[in-house]
Amino acid sequence: MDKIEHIGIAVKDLEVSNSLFAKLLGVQHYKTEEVVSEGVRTSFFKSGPNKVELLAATNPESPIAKFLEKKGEGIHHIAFAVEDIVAEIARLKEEGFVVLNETPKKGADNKLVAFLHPKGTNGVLVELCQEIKAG
Ligand SMILES: CC[C@H](C(=O)O)C(=O)SCCNC(=O)CCNC(=O)[C@H](O)C(C)(C)COP(=O)(O)OP(=O)(O)OC[C@H]1O[C@@H](n2cnc3c(N)ncnc32)[C@H](O)[C@@H]1OP(=O)(O)O
Ligand SMILES: [Co+2]
Repeated sequence: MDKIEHIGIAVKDLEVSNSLFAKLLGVQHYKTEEVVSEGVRTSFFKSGPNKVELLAATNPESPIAKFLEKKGEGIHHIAFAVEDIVAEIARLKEEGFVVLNETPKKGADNKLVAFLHPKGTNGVLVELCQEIKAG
């Protein structure tokens, strides 16, 4: 696992939270992106070395919708950058972590992603992110 790639925050209204985080961080979001497969609309902020991902649900089945229902707005996951997501999934499985999708899937912001079940990580949803290299 390399650096923290982003912190994911579940929000009810992406536009409202975009302006709140723009005030907080002193920068505008640099992109919004829908990930249909995850039922989310995301927006990304970069402030210094930090990246924040705001996530709003696009349908009631979305993991974000369920999270908001249960816990309300707040930190949803921590994403770590990894060099080789396939190798990292194998290593983490070996270590006994529950990998929710053993085949990496396309995430937002040009990444391949996988998630670990929070029950096995002290209640923190962990995301692995590998940059999709051009070429
Ligand atoms: C990929 C695009 C983007 C990116 O960065 O590229 C994203 O980050 S998309 C983010 C949204 N997608 C996901 O979160 C996918 C992985 N998540 C899941 O598969 C589910 O949300 C899962 C398995 C974590 C929970 O789903 P489930 O249907 O089991 O929901 P429950 O409410 O029954 O939860 C079971 C249990 O887990 C606790 N829980 C749920 N979500 C979280 C969370 N984000 N952090 C910590 N804990 C969480 C929930 O409270 C339940 O615990 P319990 O003690 O039983 O109440
Ligand atoms: Co994420």
